[in-house]
Amino acid sequence: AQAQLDSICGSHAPSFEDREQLPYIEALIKETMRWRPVAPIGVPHLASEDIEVQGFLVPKGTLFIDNIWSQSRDPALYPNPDQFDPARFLDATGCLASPIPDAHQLGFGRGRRICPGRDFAINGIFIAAASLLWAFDFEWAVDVTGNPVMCGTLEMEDHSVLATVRPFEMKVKPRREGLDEKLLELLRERDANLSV
Ligand code: HEM
Repeated sequence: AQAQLDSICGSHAPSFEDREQLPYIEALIKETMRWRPVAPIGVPHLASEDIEVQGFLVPKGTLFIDNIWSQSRDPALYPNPDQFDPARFLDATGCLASPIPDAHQLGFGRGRRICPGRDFAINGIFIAAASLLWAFDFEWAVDVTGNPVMCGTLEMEDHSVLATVRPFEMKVKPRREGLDEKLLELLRERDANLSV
């Protein structure tokens, strides 16, 4: 991801204009949403009246739970599903490939009640992820003996319908000369654009 950011953005912080040329960031986001969906059981729904679904009567009051976790682990769509592998969303030339139906809505539910904030959310994640990876290197924090203090890939916290990784510490290192000044410049530009 950082190699692509460096070759496309160079010394300029990433912007939405760079997005089409940063397919690896898009793939990284899709894979994160697939591998550890924030809302693994979606938002439960209740049948407000008797309905028929695929020939079965579903009585009024039935609770529906959308098993987003299991759908995004279907090995027919996502071979080796427990493996975190952004490249599954890229073709041989590194461009975004979308042979997987509905991959653009991974983690956001489906149908009439699909998350209406999904584009807003993905846009925000895109610019945050691209900017952070462009600006910083991330390493595990170390304990007093210098050993890395890692967070396991299944160390999750349960927040009702949301599942998030438990808090953990990292070492964040600037990877650009004069980063402070570049970031301040960016903030000034954005403030100026907002006040127009
Ligand atoms: C990564 C971020 C987000 C994820 C993973 C997410 C996921 C979801 C999921 C799984 C549902 C349930 C869909 C269903 O019932 O089948 C949902 C519903 C909803 N989301 Fe999001 N969401 C995110 C961000 C947002 C944002 C930023 C907004 C608003 C700006 C938003 C607004 C809503 C609303 C209003 C609903 C209820 C829709 C309805 O019941 O008709 N979400 N979201």
